[in-house]
Amino acid sequence: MTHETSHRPATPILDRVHLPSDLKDLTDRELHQLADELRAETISAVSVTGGHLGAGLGVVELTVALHAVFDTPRDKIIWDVGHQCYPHKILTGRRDRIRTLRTAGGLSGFTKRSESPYDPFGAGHSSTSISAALGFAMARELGGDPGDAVAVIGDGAMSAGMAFEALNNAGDLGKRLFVVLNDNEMSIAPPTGALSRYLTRLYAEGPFQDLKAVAKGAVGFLPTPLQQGARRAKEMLKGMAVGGTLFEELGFSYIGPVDGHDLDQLLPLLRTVKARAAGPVLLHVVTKKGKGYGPAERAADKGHATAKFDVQTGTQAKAKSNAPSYTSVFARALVDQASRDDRIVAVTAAMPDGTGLNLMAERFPRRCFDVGIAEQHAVTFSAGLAAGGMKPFCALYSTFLQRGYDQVVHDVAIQRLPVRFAIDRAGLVGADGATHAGAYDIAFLANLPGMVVMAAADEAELVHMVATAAAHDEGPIAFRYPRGEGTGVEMPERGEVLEIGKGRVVAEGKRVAILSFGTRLAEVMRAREALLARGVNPTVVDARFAKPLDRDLILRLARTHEALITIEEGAVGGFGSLVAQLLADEGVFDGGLRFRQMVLPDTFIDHASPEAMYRDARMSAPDIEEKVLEVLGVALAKRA
Ligand SMILES: Cc1ncc(C[n+]2csc(CCOP(=O)(O)OP(=O)(O)O)c2C)c(N)n1
Ligand SMILES: CC(=O)[C@@H](O)[C@H](O)COP(=O)(O)O
Ligand SMILES: [Mg+2]
Repeated sequence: MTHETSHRPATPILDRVHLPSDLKDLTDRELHQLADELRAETISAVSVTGGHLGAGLGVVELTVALHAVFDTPRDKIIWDVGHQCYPHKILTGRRDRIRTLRTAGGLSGFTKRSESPYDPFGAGHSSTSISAALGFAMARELGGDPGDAVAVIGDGAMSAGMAFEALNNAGDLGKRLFVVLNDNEMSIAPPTGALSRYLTRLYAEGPFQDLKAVAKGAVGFLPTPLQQGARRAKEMLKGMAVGGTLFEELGFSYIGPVDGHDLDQLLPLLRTVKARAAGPVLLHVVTKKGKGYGPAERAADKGHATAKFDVQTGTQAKAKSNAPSYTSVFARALVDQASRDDRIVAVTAAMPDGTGLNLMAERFPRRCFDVGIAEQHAVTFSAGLAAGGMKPFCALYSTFLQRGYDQVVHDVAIQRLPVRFAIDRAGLVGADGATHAGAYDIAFLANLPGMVVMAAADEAELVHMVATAAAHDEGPIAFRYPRGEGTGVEMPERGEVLEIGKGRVVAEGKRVAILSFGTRLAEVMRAREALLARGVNPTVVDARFAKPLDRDLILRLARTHEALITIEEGAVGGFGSLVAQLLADEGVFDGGLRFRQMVLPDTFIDHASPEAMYRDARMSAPDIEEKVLEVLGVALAKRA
């Protein structure tokens, strides 16, 4: 019989952490181990769900340190964008559901107030955290919720106007507030802009700053030098650029740069500033996006977003596809137009890959601008380019265009400037959920005088719409298309310029006409097949334009059919509402026309697959079929 020594592995520390309060019992050494386990758990979870990986891996140590030092949920940690919050979710009572991230009924991929008291402020769009944290800080000062407010904002998000509006206000108000600038020298793509260069200079020069600079700033926070953490902090502060930074000029105490992966630096620093800060403090931490997972660290996007993957190899699951993505169709069509017209320029707000403009940047680098996360500026910059005689394509996701709405109205539409808005991710987007749904652009653009609003029914239509936009010099024009792949239709050699305000009849039928605006057309055609089998033959129209409407076509259909149904991938107030107004104005309803609108429901739809979301929104083929039968008064056998 052999004598065996039992080497039972110690219980992972993560298993003992159910809530952040459990971190208070851990030694600093144990916190190191916890960070390692948290990183492994994050990688494992995202390998199963897909999602935002790189940003979370970059803030593992920061997450541990913040939760170890601050007292959440009394203290509020506000993660900017929220795409880096998976480690935070694991530490705040959601580990048991972490493998449901971004799936139907599962955890959101962002922070969400309704999900946890540890998510004091929801996000998804960037650069809101400092404003929100300042709101919490001032609420506290005025007798509202107690506790500290800590905004954690990335270098990419820091480039947005909103972040500076908040710094400006916070520096003036002068109240205790913490901003952690998580500088990983990455946005989704490599960051652009002068601010990014400034931050890089700060930490390139930081280690060589001398003590006299320190004396001006954060050294004032230090407790008595006999306290061990403070001594460590003081040593570190010697090497930091604490005086004379932009942030100091704005009224913040600046501390940094500090290695955001070194808990031996982070913990004492945070403890010290928490104990001593009286006003606004900006802590500049330098991290690596994708830290600790080779495939992410090596990837061009540092693992920003990933499909499910094999942890050992990093190989991502790829869905098979027979059709190109709308984004790539747009990008190729734009490059084609740009190759024949050197006044065509393109603008993206930090989404060169997401909008496909990387292709334009490769072919025509001088005519393609990545302005950083700055949608408002992107719109007005495009307006200026148009006023200066260029033909700008301002390519934004529908959801991010929301941030530039006043600029669309005030700088573009009122001046009738020919900015071409290429609106990607129109409609429901899936796993990113409600914050990223492209639900409102039809309504908020089509109500603007002089704005032309188109939606592509398929990828061939998109090519024509790019050509139409390129040719349209009379005023602003927008065309929208969804996330994901096209339908696999035959592609035209070259885009044709469409007649403004004219739709196309796809199938002539009788009794009921379905007016489709955008890519629901495929579902409409599926519904038509089912209806034909029931002996109902609907007319199907691809409206192409929500503004101007094809009045002649719509009125003809209304007068020759018993019923008319509109369908669009947008909220109420868009295409269907405009058609309703036309019909009402022309007295068509007086003649007894039956009319229905199929729009997104008046709710914010949570993350799921796009197909499931449209099913829940009752906008799939069976719903269209049902709507047609209902409006015609035909009894429908109950749906399976
Ligand atoms: C208003 C807005 N525009 C664009 C985006 C898309 N977006 C999400 S994360 C991101 C990059 C953020 O970079 P950074 O703040 O440095 O965070 P990191 O991913 O590097 O941690 C971008 C452009 C967004 N979420 N919100
Ligand atoms: C967090 C964020 O806003 C982006 O990363 C977004 O998730 C990108 O979405 P797409 O995958 O549609 O480009
Ligand atoms: Mg970054």
